[in-house]
Amino acid sequence: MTPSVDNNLKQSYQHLFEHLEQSRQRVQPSFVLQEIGTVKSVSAGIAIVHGLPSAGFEELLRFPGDIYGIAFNIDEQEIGVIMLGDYSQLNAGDEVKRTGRVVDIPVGADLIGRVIDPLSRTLDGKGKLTCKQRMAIERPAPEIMARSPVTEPLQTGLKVLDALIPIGKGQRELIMGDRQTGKTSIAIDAILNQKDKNVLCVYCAIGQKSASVAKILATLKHHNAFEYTVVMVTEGNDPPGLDYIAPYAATSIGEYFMEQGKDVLIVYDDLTQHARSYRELSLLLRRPPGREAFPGDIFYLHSRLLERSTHLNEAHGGGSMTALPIIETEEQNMSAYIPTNLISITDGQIYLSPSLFSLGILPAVDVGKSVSRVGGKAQRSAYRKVSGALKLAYAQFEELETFARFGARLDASSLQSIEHGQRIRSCLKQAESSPQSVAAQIVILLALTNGLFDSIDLAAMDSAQSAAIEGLTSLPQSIIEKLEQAETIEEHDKHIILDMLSQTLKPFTESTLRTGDKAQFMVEEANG
Ligand SMILES: Nc1ncnc2c1ncn2[C@@H]1O[C@H](COP(=O)(O)OP(=O)(O)OP(=O)(O)O)[C@@H](O)[C@H]1O
Repeated sequence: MTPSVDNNLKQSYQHLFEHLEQSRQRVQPSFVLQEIGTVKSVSAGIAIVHGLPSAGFEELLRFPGDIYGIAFNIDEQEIGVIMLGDYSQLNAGDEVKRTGRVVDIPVGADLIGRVIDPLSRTLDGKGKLTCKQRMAIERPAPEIMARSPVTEPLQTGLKVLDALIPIGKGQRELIMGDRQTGKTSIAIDAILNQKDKNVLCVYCAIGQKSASVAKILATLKHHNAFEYTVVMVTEGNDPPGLDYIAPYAATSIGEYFMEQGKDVLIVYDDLTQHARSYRELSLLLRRPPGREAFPGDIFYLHSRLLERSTHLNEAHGGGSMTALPIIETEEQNMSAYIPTNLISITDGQIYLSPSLFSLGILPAVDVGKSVSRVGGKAQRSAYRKVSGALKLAYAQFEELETFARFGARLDASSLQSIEHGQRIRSCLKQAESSPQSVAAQIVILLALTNGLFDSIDLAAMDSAQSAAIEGLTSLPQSIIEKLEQAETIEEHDKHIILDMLSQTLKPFTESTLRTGDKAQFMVEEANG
């Protein structure tokens, strides 16, 4: 080997050694202590894990294949984990790691118009979420001193609710009824009515059939409600753990907007399914069952959820979150365990009657069994003026109607009450997905309480109402604006409105039968 080649080789070796020495100095080896648990068993929605002694309550644990679970039962020997993903691929002996965090969800304006699941996976095929901020799904409810009384109405667009069972912003109003009585439709109508009203909506479907969810999404899309709505979905075939976290995750999304001073409407559809999923998980985790096999903390499950909906005071931004939880009753049993719990947690209930539904009186709201405990204070004065008389007349009518079914001959004033009641019922009927503006509602209610519909045939009531609403456009703009605000209507304006209504309704007025005769005829007809 020549001396020059030898030198070159020497230099190369020197470079290599220097480089290795620099690299060695850069690397500072240290030990990272990591707890690794092992799966002991996996059953329906639950995994039992060994060997994570420091895991905290409700900590998120990671399983192979990026499947997550919540540490729910912590004891010295093992952890009971609620699975949030497809656990069918897991085996006994698989590794489980801690994440050091609880379940959280991305929040931000990007969520508006999106359909996601509680783990923030998008279901609408519109790509990933780009929200930067994340919020834990379980958060403490706002403190008492941060809250304000309910003072603003939340218009649902349904006459029967806005006039008789008003809901205020920040209120929790339960919607309850048997299967297929129109519970979801009421909540969806309330969402549709928030268009251009500066209210953000969150619709949370818990363990629902995919076909029902698809129908709801199509309705929201058709009415452009996605412009201001976030939808969270868990379907019937999702693990019960996902059902369990869904309403909490949806509430965190609502809370994000509420804390920014916005008004939010959140619908939980439905909490019966939520309670059932929680019961399933609790029984699998061998927690002691109580009444109807629900675990002891079932009341706390829903109270800690619904306490998060409130009206914040100005110092906290003045935002609000109005909750419409839905609950399914069985055989019209309002006093079952979960319904009574929710009745006591919420500020009122809208009860939907299957018998009204079968008679085609829709929305099938049973006014006698429904109540709004705080919404009355927030109701606009134009509604308040008519609602008292309306409620009384309707209650009298329902009583007399039952009486009349037995074939009793009634006196003229009772027949008059029945006639009037039938007109009230007809006016409170409303088709699905057709919320009405405040002005339209007030005009109808004014005509009703002033007896202008009483001489119109029941069969012509729908056309008469449409004509009355069309007649609105002939009123002076200043009156229309006042009607939209639903503030007190002065006598002078009231005369103008009633004049317009009398003119518009004249063609529908029927004079062939005297009022009393007509009612008696109808009662007899109903009796067959
Ligand atoms: N105001 C209405 N006018 C006409 N149809 C209505 C009205 N409200 C509800 N419906 C119809 O009644 C049916 C049941 O309504 P909906 O799905 O809202 O009931 P639900 O009580 O939520 O049912 P489920 O128990 O399955 O959750 C639907 O077919 C719906 O289209």
